[in-house]
Amino acid sequence: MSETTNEDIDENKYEITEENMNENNYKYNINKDRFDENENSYEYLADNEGDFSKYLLDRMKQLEHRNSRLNEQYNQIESEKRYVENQKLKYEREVRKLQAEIDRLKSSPLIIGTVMDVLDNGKLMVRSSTGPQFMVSMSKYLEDEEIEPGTTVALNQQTFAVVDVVQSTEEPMVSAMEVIESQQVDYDQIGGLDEQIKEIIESVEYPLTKPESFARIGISAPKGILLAGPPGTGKTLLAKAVAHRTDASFIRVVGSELVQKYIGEGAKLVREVFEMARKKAPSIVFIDELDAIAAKRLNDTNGADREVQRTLMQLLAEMDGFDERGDVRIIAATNRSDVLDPAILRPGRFDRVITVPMPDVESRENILQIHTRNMAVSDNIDFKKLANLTEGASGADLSAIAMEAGMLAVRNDKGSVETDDFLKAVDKVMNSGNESIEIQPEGMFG
Ligand SMILES: Nc1ncnc2c1ncn2[C@@H]1O[C@H](COP(=O)(O)OP(=O)(O)OP(=O)(O)O)[C@@H](O)[C@H]1O
Repeated sequence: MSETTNEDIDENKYEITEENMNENNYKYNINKDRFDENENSYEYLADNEGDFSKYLLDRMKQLEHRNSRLNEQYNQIESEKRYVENQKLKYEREVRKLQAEIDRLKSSPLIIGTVMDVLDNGKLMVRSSTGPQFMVSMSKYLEDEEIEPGTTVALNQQTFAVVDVVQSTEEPMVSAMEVIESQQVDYDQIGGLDEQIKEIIESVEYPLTKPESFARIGISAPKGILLAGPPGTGKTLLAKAVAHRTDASFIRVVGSELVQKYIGEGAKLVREVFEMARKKAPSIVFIDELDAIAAKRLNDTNGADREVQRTLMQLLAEMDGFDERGDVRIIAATNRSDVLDPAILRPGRFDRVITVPMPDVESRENILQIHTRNMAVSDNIDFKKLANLTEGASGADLSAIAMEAGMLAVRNDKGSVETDDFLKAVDKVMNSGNESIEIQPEGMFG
């Protein structure tokens, strides 16, 4: 602030010099013989007091004005300072974040593995996603309770020590099997499959919950249950619900993943799935897309077919060596029961086939009601008529319709889901992929 401001220039005119006093029209009387070098002014004489007080008042006003201007400037600079300090903190944070990101990118990748066993000496047996099994130690920053057979973990590339736990996801992206300790699905969340539920209770639930009854009567429960039916009809739901009822661990593997994603590993994975099932018993092994590993054998077998066959042989071997009265149950699902190798359906293997059909009109109504149970739905929705409009829809489609109708209501900020939301949702889901056919609400709903 070394520049001369207007204020400074103005201020000069108040210095008590002859020139200034003249210019400001003050009457003055000064002793021209007494010039004070320090004050840069002549001594003034007492008879000019009136004018001089006026001059002082002006001068005071001027200084007050200047003072308030300087105060304003001070406040402004203070707030600029605070802003700059904030900016500095923000950029420092940003730098730290980028530094951490650089460190992360520079660090070597971790290997994904699955814990096979927790040993008494505190070490772990893990199978890395690249194949081999290792006995390793784990980071002391991990809680013991987090680690158990089946947990997906991240391994250090050099030492293979367990450094992190990978949270399991609904669809297994990093592990071949999905292990869920306790299921939340119950039979009342399954619409229109009463007969199938009854069968599954008899063939899977009772052998797990009342094994003594089977022993007393001297019969053995079916070893494997095959749920056959079109996609999205509730096969997985049935398996999950029975796992919930029996408090069994639910171990899910997907046939196509066994042979496509883990090439060369299929047979070994099957062995490990059953190993895990025994360890976690009571448990239910659910093999989805069984047809991917158990289709009829073709004559000319290429490498991929041989891989599928090895996987299937291992599955059959596991089933054959299985105790029927044990507390591990196997449920498989397929959309293509017509292509299955008959060997898989022989007694002692998947010898009980439960057909899961597409829902009829009554079931569709039931399923829609189940999926809207926890939604705020307007009172006048006619589910029967909605069921009539959804001929050919699977349970998964009906669930999508309920979800879509809910989304529409949210999008339009409504208090509850109304008939027109359902109609639009039906239209969208039923015609997805086709040209949209407008469904007229008139006459459909009263
Ligand atoms: N009968 C049903 N009752 C209630 N909901 C159902 C029913 N069938 C399917 N659904 C809904 O559709 C979703 C998918 O169903 P599910 O995974 O059980 O089908 P799936 O028969 O196993 O299909 P896929 O053969 O494609 O694996 C379920 O999560 C559920 O929301």
